[in-house]
Amino acid sequence: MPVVRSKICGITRVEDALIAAEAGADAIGLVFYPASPRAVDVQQARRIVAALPPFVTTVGLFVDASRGEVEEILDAVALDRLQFHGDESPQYCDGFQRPWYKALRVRDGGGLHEEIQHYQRASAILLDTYVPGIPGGTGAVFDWSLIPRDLSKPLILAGGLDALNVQEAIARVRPYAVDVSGGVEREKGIKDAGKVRDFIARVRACM
Ligand SMILES: O=C(O)c1ccccc1N[C@@H]1O[C@H](COP(=O)(O)O)[C@@H](O)[C@H]1O
Repeated sequence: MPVVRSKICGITRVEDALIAAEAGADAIGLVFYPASPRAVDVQQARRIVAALPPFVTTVGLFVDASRGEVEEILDAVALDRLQFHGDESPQYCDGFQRPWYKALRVRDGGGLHEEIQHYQRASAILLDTYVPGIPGGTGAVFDWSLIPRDLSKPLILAGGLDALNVQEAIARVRPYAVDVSGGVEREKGIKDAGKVRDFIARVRACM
C-alpha cells in the first residue's frame, strides 16, 4: 500500500503542534476562520509555525475570506499551502502565490467529478462531510462509497475521522492523505496527545 500522509488540523497551541510533529504528522492545519472554535490569530500562528521542526508542512485553512485577509496572513505567517474550505471559485484560489487545494463537501456524490474539474490547478482535493450551515470541522463521517474511483487529483479524506475508523477509511478509500481535527481533540481547539499519537500510529500501520 502506498504511503498515506496525515494532517492534524485545527492546531491552536505550540505544544499540540509539537506532539503532532513528534508523532509523525506530515502537516498541521491552522484555521483562519474567525467563526471556528479552532481559529487562530496571526500571533498564535506565527508562534506555532516558528516552533515546528523542518519538513512539517503548514497549511492555512480559509473559509470565504477576502483576498486582502488571505494576503495579510500570507505576509505575516510562513504557510506552505492553502486549504480553501468555503465556496471559493477556481479564479479566486488561483490568485495567490502559494500552492492550494480545495475542500468539497460531499452531499450525495453526484456531480463530484464535474466539481473537481473546475479546480484544474488545485494540488489536491479534500473531501469533507456536507452538514447544512457548517463549512467543516463537523466531526461527521460521510458515505465513502460516494467517492468516485477515478479522481484526477490526489484525494485528502476528511470528515469525522478518528483512531477507530481511520484504518477502515484508508482500506476502503485509498486516499493520498487523511485529515483530522475533532477526532483527536479533548475539547474544541485542544488536542489530546494520546489520540493524536494513536491516530498517526494507525495511519502509519497501514503502510
Ligand atoms: O475545524 C474547523 O473548525 C473548521 C471550520 C471550518 C471549515 C473547516 C474546518 N475544519 C476542517 O474540517 C475537516 C473535518 O474536520 P473533523 O475531523 O470532522 O473535525 C478537516 O479538514 C478540518 O481541517
